[in-house]
Amino acid sequence: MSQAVGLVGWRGMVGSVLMQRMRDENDFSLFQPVFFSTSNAGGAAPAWADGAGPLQDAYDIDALAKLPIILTAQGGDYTSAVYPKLRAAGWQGIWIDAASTLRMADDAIIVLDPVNRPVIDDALKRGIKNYIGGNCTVSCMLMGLAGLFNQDLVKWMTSMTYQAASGGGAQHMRELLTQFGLLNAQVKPLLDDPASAILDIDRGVLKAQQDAGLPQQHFGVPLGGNLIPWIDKDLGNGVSREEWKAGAETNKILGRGEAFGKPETPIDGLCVRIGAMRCHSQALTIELSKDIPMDEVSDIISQGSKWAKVIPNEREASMQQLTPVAVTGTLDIPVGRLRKMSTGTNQISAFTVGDQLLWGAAEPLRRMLRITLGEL
Ligand SMILES: NC(=O)C1=CN([C@@H]2O[C@H](COP(=O)(O)OP(=O)(O)OC[C@H]3O[C@@H](n4cnc5c(N)ncnc54)[C@H](OP(=O)(O)O)[C@@H]3O)[C@@H](O)[C@H]2O)C=CC1
Ligand SMILES: N[C@@H](CC(=O)OP(=O)(O)O)C(=O)O
Repeated sequence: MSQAVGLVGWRGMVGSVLMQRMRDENDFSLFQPVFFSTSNAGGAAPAWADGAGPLQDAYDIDALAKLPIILTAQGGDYTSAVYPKLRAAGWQGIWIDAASTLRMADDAIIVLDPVNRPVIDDALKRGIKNYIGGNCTVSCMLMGLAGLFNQDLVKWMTSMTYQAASGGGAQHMRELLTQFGLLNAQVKPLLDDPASAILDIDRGVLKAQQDAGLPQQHFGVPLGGNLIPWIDKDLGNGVSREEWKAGAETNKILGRGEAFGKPETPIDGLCVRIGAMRCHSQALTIELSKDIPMDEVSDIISQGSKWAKVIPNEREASMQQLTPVAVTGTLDIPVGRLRKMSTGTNQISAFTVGDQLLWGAAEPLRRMLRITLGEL
């Protein structure tokens, strides 16, 4: 009989995308799923999971400890509450997790196998048991630029991000759309009248945005028609936690830094929330370690992974193919706006877009499960 795998967090936003990908790729033929719930133990497993037993209690350490592999997309609070107890109970299984809680732990690997398969394989050989999905912005960026990083061509990089509402969670996406709807409703009669003055419309929108009654409990301020230049916690040194992850996680994924005996690649930037739905975009400035012609840079990027797609640095191609709307729901990571910058011969620009629920969350976990099962 195939191995049993415990699935926690399967009905959340990340979990739903993960389940759909696993069904699309016929992954459920490879193992016996055991579904857990934090809120509905004893309830029915999802209707599409033929033969799965009732939902088990996701806080039941004994039930979890029976399984050789647990995959969770339940969230950081769940990981903090359950993971230490499970290990303290002597559980020796493989823990695959979407949450950031364990990412930087010495005994955890950040998984992004098209980029760091050797790091993962080495860890499996060494008996490492914790495999954690990376930050969405970092994973999407690396899936686009793997070619440059793996050939050691990035001397340093800045990443200025345009992050979608979904990064906050499902409620944030709903809040954004509610705000857009209310802003539109506020000025609809004026919008419907071609003779109305645009400055009256603008004033009406601003009034609605500044109205304390506009729903904003999740973002804290309006995001519709606005942006928020801070994501995640304030580290107290002028850096947001999301910005810190860019350097810390990228280097760990690539196996660089003190722990690996290799110099780190400096990476820094500003992270900004915008009103896109579920694709994170990033404008990158890259100092290459040597002067390379742009056609070679393009070849290296497109050969870096089968998902990286170089978009010609032209207006029409950029507008049609290098946007969240073009990329949502696909595994493609387009990389465009590639050109030499006027600031230095070795400096180039790039712009990349990725679905933060696919490569940014679900896909690396799905693939790690397959690797663990010896199927990738
Ligand atoms: N959001 C993102 O973009 C990313 C998130 N992650 C990580 O993934 C983890 C989960 O995030 P996310 O999927 O956004 O979290 P969700 O809030 O969508 O889901 C988490 C859990 O909430 C419970 N839940 C309660 N009400 C509902 C409902 N109406 N519909 C569905 N689920 C419900 C479910 O648990 P139960 O079934 O037990 O009740 C579910 O598993 C977090 O650790 C996050 O850091 C990682 C990368 C990106
Ligand atoms: N912080 C990301 C989403 C996320 O869940 O990141 P992490 O997995 O690193 O906590 C965003 O807001 O866009």
